[in-house]
Amino acid sequence: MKTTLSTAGIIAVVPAAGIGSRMQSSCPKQYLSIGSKTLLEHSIAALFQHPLITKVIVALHPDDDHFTSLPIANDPRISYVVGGATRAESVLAGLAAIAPQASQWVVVHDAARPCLTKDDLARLLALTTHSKVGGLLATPVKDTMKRAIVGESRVAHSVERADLWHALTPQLFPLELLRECLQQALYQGKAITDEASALEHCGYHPELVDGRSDNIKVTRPEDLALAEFYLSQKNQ
Ligand SMILES: Nc1ccn([C@@H]2O[C@H](COP(=O)(O)OP(=O)(O)OP(=O)(O)O)[C@@H](O)[C@H]2O)c(=O)n1
Ligand SMILES: C[C@](O)(CO)[C@H](O)COP(=O)(O)O
Repeated sequence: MKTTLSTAGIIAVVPAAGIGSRMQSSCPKQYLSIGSKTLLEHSIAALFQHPLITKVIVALHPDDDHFTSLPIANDPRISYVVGGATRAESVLAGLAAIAPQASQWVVVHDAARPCLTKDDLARLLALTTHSKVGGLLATPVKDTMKRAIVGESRVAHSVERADLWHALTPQLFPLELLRECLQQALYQGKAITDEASALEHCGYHPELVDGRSDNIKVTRPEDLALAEFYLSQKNQ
């Protein structure tokens, strides 16, 4: 049956149970601030830009002692669960908090991607009108890509960059399909770093939705100032 754009609302899961080791910061990177808000708050606010996103479930680290002191902890649209040892387990924990019929579709968005625009989100959500598999925001690779010799800092070979994309978030999938594919990938010990990989592991081909390259994931120290600049441009 053709899926129409849900009017019932779409639930988002925000995996925020990481420790941000590559950021080398004093606190988990999702709690670093740009202006008056943390990266987590910016990333959640970016989701609520679209009226179809009605609820956000945040997956927190078991030892998280930041979230409950944030204003968003009192937002009735936002709830939290305890995440897992991997991103995939954290996302599954978030999905476990969604009743099977509560939403046909689910969006997953990194807590450290604060620069998501409303237009990119809207184009991703438009997949619900025609796709049965869902998809992800992605941006075409712009640089020449190199594969290193394993364990060395020397080039093994260049990677053909035609048809090569950077996967971004949010990623949008049918709720039960994502749940099943994540469970299967985890059961089979498949190491996955995004939700689309779980569907690919199960033989599906998620749609690539061309997104802005300034929808960066704050990962390394130099990324924070860049995200601050992009947010300043977005809010102009
Ligand atoms: N067990 C985990 C690991 C990661 N994440 C979340 O997945 C998102 C993307 O992961 P990444 O950028 O790698 O964050 P960290 O794992 O915190 O960073 P690092 O790899 O540098 O430690 C982040 O919002 C992170 O909080 C999660 O919810 N649960
Ligand atoms: C989901 C993601 O942001 C897509 O590029 C990326 O895979 C997250 O990887 P991380 O190592 O968990 O940051």
